[in-house]
Amino acid sequence: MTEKKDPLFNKIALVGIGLIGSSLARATRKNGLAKEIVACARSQGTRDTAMRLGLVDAIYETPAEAVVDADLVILCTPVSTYDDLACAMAPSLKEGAIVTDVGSVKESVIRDVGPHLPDGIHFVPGHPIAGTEHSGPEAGFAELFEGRWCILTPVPGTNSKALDRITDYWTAMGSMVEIMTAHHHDKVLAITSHLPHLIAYTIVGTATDLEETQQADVVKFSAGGFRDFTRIAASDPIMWRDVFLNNREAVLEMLQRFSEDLSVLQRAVRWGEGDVLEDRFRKTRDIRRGIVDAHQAGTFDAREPDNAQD
Ligand SMILES: NC(=O)c1ccc[n+]([C@@H]2O[C@H](COP(=O)([O-])OP(=O)(O)OC[C@H]3O[C@@H](n4cnc5c(N)ncnc54)[C@H](O)[C@@H]3O)[C@@H](O)[C@H]2O)c1
Ligand SMILES: O=C(O)C(=O)C[C@]1(C(=O)O)C=C[C@@H](O)C=C1
Repeated sequence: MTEKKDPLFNKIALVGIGLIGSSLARATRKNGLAKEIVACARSQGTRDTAMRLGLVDAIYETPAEAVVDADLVILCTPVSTYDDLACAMAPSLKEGAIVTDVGSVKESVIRDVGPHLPDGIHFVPGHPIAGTEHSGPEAGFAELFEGRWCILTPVPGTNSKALDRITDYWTAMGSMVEIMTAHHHDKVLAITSHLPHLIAYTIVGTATDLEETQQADVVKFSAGGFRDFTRIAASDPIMWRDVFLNNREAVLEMLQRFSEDLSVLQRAVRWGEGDVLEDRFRKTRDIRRGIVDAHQAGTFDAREPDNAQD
């Protein structure tokens, strides 16, 4: 008989129950990580959906109601909302509670949340590198975090026991945890996640601005590379608006470097410099192969359809 472990937390409160919040609810439940899971959502429709799907034990309209007696509070809304939400829930937090988040940027989150939290509350900023282009409580799934990285960005003075408990929480949901500074996180994610989304939003926009006759063919023949861009460009507009508003410096820096590299390729195309093009394409193919090898060695994501071909 397998030994049943005690849950890591008595009560987890999810502030926001969209894709990531509902995936956390499902993964927490599946892995038996909390005795009680509650959430808050502004609209009655979302609260009804969360209860109908059995995501939580109780759901409230406001964060202040949801966080009462919670020993773990997780912010799961777009990052521009964090300032107001942290302010609203702060007076209701239980002494000793841990507050964490899943926001896609980290320096602004530390700036916006930290100052609202009273003494005796432990803040551990976090970011699961896992998601999809879908939003809302119905889009989540319990396996979202399995085999994926979760980055934690503690600040000087972060309580080490709280950091360990959050590490245990993500590990129990199947994630691998890495710790880094918020500054480093924001630079790395600017190139690996934020810029790719900006490029996808741009290319899909450019294609749909073409004259009508060309537009029809764009839709008709969008089976290959363009289709992959349309998936990314379908990601939540509010979430991504907030990412770009809150990681401005790092995104602009990476965009500058990207534009310079693009100019090199533009020049190579214009002047027929085949060796420049071939050299670049060989290098990037090696990078892709390296990434796939690394994933196959440990963190390979079988859900990525194109991995099957590698
Ligand atoms: N989608 C991804 O791929 C992904 C991956 C990792 C991290 N994240 C981060 O997770 C967070 C949530 O993203 P998501 O994909 O779950 O988005 P989502 O749109 O699916 O869910 C967000 C939820 O927050 C609610 N909300 C918005 N403003 C609110 C407010 N002021 N008060 C209360 N609730 C509010 C929305 O109604 C929605 O239910 C974001 O900070 C995002 O940066 C997203
Ligand atoms: O797979 C996707 O659809 C994603 O865009 C997930 C993705 C990413 O860029 O990797 C998006 C935003 C996050 O903050 C983390 C993960």
